[in-house]
Amino acid sequence: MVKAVVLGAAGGIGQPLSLLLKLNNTITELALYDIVNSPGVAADLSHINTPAKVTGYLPPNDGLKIALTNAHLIVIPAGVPRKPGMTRDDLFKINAGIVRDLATNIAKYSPNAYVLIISNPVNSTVPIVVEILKKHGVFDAKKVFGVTTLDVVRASTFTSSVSGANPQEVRVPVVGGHSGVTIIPLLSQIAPSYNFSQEDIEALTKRIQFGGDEVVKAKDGAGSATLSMAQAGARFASSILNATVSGEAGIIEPSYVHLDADSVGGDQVKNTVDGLDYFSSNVELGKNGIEKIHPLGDLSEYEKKLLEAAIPELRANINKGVSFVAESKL
Ligand SMILES: NC(=O)c1ccc[n+]([C@@H]2O[C@H](COP(=O)([O-])OP(=O)(O)OC[C@H]3O[C@@H](n4cnc5c(N)ncnc54)[C@H](O)[C@@H]3O)[C@@H](O)[C@H]2O)c1
Ligand SMILES: O=C(O)C[C@H](O)C(=O)O
Repeated sequence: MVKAVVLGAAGGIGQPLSLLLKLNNTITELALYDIVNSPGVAADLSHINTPAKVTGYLPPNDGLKIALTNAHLIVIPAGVPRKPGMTRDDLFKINAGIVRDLATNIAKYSPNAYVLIISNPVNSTVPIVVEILKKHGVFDAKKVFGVTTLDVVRASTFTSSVSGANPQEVRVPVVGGHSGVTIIPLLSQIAPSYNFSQEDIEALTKRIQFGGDEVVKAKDGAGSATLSMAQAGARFASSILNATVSGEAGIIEPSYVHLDADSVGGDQVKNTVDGLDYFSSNVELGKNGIEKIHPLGDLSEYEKKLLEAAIPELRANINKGVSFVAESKL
């Protein structure tokens, strides 16, 4: 049995993400949880003729507990999205508590699951989940992931519009965090390799760092990226399933993870990022989750400056998440 759970399944991301997960034949059970409308979404998706049995849950009658029990993989897009003029950090006030409470239930009812966090601000919500799992004594650094795949997807698309490459074949490591200047595209490491002019590098970097704002502005108050995020989230979930269920070796995806897993190479990245406990880097997946956190590799002078600018903001975002849990009455 391979059970996948979506927390926040009735939302702008949750619905298309649940659809894409329903189309993933590795999943045999898909549990959809939200505080509203999840039974309707589940009934709708359940008519699709793929293997996953779909169930929907609301808070009453132990809905969250039942949804989470025996989960292999949990994806969390629960929480409010940005409106024009807001930063992701502005979402902390509401989303931190939502993510903390969901993580508490994960610790109780599905402590062995792979947890994929989409809810913003990712730079802080991932530390919140980790701190909660630690408090319950069930934290496994190989199993908790901040989903930054949308930055990687955008990097492939935006660079291809300049290079003329096929965007589906382009890979750009995007490291750091998931907000503005903490998003660091390593264009010097693009594959297949391409020599962008410095002017193009600066314009592309800015566009990748602030790609989310383009969508927030275009949606004009109706939220942020949902469809591209659903695709990115389903791609990352599928990579986790291919590695942990199907046993495929050598899958590498950037993800925002805890770096203290010395056994998986986190220390090497930690040393290059001034001791931060969390950072997104190329993560190699294996049958138990993170197999190895790859070092950042050679950075150009420009990328070194981007890294320098990202570190203080990331540190503040991480500390905010950690303090929030420390100060929460649990
Ligand atoms: N990581 C990324 O790259 C990325 C990309 C896009 C959006 N996001 C973030 O994802 C989050 C969701 O965005 P959206 O557009 O789907 O928002 P949305 O408002 O459309 O959907 C959020 C859903 O969460 C549900 N929800 C709220 N509290 C809940 C709780 N306690 N338990 C379960 N469900 C709960 C709501 O009912 C709603 O259905 C936002 O925080 C947004 O910033 C992250
Ligand atoms: O921009 C946002 O607030 C949503 C998301 O983080 C994104 O990058 O699209």
